[in-house]
Amino acid sequence: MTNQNVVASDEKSAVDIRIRFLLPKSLFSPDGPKPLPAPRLAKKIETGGVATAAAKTNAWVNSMRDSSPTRVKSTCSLSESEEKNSWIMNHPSALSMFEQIVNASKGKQIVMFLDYDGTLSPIVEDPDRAFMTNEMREAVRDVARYFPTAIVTGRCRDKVYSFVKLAGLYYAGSHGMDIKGPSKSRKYKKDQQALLFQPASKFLPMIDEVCKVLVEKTKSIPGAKVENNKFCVSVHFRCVEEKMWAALAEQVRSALNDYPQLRLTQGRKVLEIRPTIKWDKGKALEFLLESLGYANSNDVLPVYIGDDRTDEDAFKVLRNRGQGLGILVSKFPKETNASYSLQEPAEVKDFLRRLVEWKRISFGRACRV
Ligand SMILES: O=P(O)(O)OC[C@H]1O[C@H](O[C@H]2O[C@H](CO)[C@@H](O)[C@H](O)[C@H]2O)[C@H](O)[C@@H](O)[C@@H]1O
Repeated sequence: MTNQNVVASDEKSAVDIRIRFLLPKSLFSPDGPKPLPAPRLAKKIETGGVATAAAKTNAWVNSMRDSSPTRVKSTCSLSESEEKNSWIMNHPSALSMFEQIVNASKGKQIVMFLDYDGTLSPIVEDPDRAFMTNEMREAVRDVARYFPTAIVTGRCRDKVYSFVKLAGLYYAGSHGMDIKGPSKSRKYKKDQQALLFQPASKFLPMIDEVCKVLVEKTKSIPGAKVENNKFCVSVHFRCVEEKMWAALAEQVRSALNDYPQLRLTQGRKVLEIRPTIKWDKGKALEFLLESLGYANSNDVLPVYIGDDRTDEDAFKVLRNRGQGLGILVSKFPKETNASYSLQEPAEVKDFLRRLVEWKRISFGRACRV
């Protein structure tokens, strides 16, 4: 994987102008936030091709090292703080741009899409203990009272529900391959039936099988953890010593050799195995908008908040639609298709609370008129 400068050189003059006005490029569009040109994103790990097994494993290990970088490595002469400032100019804080964001939503229905790990809950060593705080739960519950809200996660849907514990939301588990609508979703659409969509259902036995194979193959690697996410599998290496990463990658690679219908992607210190179908968090976002009746509508403002590589698929969809806001949760500059940023889950909670407060005030005003 190659790391790029956070601000491409051909964008520098535009950046200077935005510095003068202290406004993000995304707000220069009359329709509100508009996509930035797509940055050069990290290459996906290829599982096919003619590379030798060793070369493939090596490539995987390099990609594992680059995963979840603390910052984009610089190839230009800017200092770290200058780079960070430039990045913030291009991806300003959604909190400091709050007024502009809600102005862009005037006359539109906000639909909220929230990733779970690293967005609603902090990243922790044990994936089974990634709990969200009660304050965050209240913020999400309140947001869902005003806006259709979906949790979009790589996790198994039941597992994420056991963390979020809120009815009345849409849940898209397994990177969007397992979508369920609220059982009483009449709130937003009168005749709406409960929604269930599982585009990868035929892969269920295969995923179960490969999961067992992976548990067996990785059990000699201390710290490795295999998580069955129903339509995909996570192999965690957060607690694996770096000197063992090659051995882990080799085990996963050899397991995948027998499953050409599965592919590998990567998240934060995790290798993810999923079906080769063209479905991801971006497709899930489009599907949910369509289910809510906003397929070709200009009256909607989808807001997607996420922290991970897999959330980039959703940010990209918003960019391509020229509609909505992608908000990346990160303390560090990263290549992203998102337009805005928040530093950590605590800021996500503040943003959700402000949205609720703004909605309550504007709703109160509307009632008084
Ligand atoms: O789409 P998400 O909701 O962000 O889920 C992506 C993966 O999140 C979890 O793993 C990550 O969080 C763990 C807990 O903080 C952390 O230990 C791990 O290193 C991270 O990769 C989850 O366990 C995975 O199954 C999800 O695919």
